[in-house]
Amino acid sequence: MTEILDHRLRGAWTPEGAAAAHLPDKAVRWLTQRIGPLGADAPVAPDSALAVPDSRLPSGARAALAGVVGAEQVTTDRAERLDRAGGLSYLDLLRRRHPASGLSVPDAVVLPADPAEVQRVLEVCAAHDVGVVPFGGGTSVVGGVAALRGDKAAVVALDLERLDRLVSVDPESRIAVLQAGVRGPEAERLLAPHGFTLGHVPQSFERATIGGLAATRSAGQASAGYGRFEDMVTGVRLATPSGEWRLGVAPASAAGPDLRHLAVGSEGALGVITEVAVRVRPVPGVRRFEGFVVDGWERAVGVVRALAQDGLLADVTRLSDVDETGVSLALNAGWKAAALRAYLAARRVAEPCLLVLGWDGPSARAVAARRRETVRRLRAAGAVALGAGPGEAWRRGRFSGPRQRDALLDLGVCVETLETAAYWSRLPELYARVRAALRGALARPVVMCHLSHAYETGASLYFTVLAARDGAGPIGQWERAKAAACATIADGPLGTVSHHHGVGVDHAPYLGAEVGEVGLSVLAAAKRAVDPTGILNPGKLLR
Ligand SMILES: Cc1cc2nc3c(=O)[nH]c(=O)nc-3n(C[C@H](O)[C@H](O)[C@H](O)COP(=O)(O)OP(=O)(O)OC[C@H]3O[C@@H](n4cnc5c(N)ncnc54)[C@H](O)[C@@H]3O)c2cc1C
Repeated sequence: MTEILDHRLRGAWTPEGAAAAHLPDKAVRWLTQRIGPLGADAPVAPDSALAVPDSRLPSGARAALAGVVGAEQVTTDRAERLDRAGGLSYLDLLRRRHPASGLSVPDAVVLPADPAEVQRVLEVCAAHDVGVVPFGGGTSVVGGVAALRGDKAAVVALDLERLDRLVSVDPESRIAVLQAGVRGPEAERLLAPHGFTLGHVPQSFERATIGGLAATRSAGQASAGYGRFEDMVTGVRLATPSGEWRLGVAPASAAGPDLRHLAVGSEGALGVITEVAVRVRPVPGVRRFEGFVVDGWERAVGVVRALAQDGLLADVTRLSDVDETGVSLALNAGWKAAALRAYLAARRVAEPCLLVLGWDGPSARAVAARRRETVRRLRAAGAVALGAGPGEAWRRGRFSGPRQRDALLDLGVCVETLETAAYWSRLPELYARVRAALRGALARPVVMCHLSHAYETGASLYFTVLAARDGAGPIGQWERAKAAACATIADGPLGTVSHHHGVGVDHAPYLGAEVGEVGLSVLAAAKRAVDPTGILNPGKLLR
């Protein structure tokens, strides 16, 4: 199997998910039964087959950039540019299999060493009318790092990988300042000697950077316990063409609107985040994962809602619907799955929905005390306790998604995810209508869903879709399905067009439905203030 995610500069996914790279024959047979004959397999094209236009970076701009970062840190090398040509959505990956579909390749890659260099790079780019795409881990799944030129003379990828330091730790306040290019595992490695953890674990943890997580309002798998990334951000340092901007002087403030939130979620369109001050917590002494099954999606959602509203959620709380639970059992072809099915049948569970809980705490006793009432509530609601096995299996496989996606892509499967969120009262309608939209747009798809971020007032829904790939028009096939789902979500609007992936290019047409015309003009005015000539991330967030 081809490892298409092993980008030279961005590093491979860790071996933790390697087991998922191989799909057992039984799983492939099951998939064929469900979605029909698999689409034509298009292998990953070698780099030499991909069209890379000549760099349009004017020589004057190149010389000025070299004057800031050093000549060796401004490159127009073909491989380096290709490496930053887009993110990791299904469509991004398809474009590497269908060379004719066209990649957005930056004209150059610029690698500043520190916040001061980032600031000066922006000033040079503004002076030479060159667009700038801030590039963190490149894991965007909404077109956030597509190298769109807009009306600019050229566009460069501003890669933050050299901003890789822990700047300071304030143990008393439990705040750490990290540079924007630090990736998830490195952040944990840097914080560990101080006894702290960030506790932010998205599925893209291995590659996503601190700056990217802040710029997209990321949500990690333990969001119920540690909060979303924006909840952790106490301050930001932002380079903008209008000058440097630092925000965050106190834990809370009534000094006008919270401008930190113009930086957090700005997706590179309002500045380049160079440093982030984050709230950290002591490294937990104990981590415990476990599984339960609840009979029926609606009942299970009701159980999670009650836990959220009564402050009883585990740090990781992840509820799969009947289809996702079924697929997990089908793809986990071992004897344990068969035994589990038999056990659930004996317990008269007709529509099993798997609930995974993960707990962090200073000691086993503290974790036991926290989970006692939650487990009591689950039992009272008829949930079947499955013990540590399913929870641990989920923990072991929690980074395997990208590798499994590669295996499915190799088989000719259309495989993609989309996420949204709504208030509890609208969640059933959102769930039903998005499923119907996806089913209506694709032939014989498997549409599965989980709820992995719950709040007192509502929750997110995360859909995964599998369908036989349309070999003749694979990109259009998914674009139509995604458009149908987004239009459904934006109708009303019923929910948000993105709970944690961001807007990028893909969701920009739906932003107005969510924030209104006034909201769009407020964002546009903010952009004019910090980026008067519009060099920052052309075409993203605001169209
Ligand atoms: C397999 C997979 C699983 C994922 N799972 C999750 C998940 O569980 N939770 C989640 O929230 N997301 C998830 N994502 C989406 C993605 O990882 C997040 O959006 C992440 O926050 C992006 O971080 P990054 O460093 O890779 O940013 P990039 O992809 O490099 O950039 C994302 C956006 O932020 C901008 N940007 C990047 N760095 C900066 C900066 N320093 N200053 C200003 N703008 C910047 C970019 O221009 C772009 O618009 C997943 C993606 C993949 C491929």
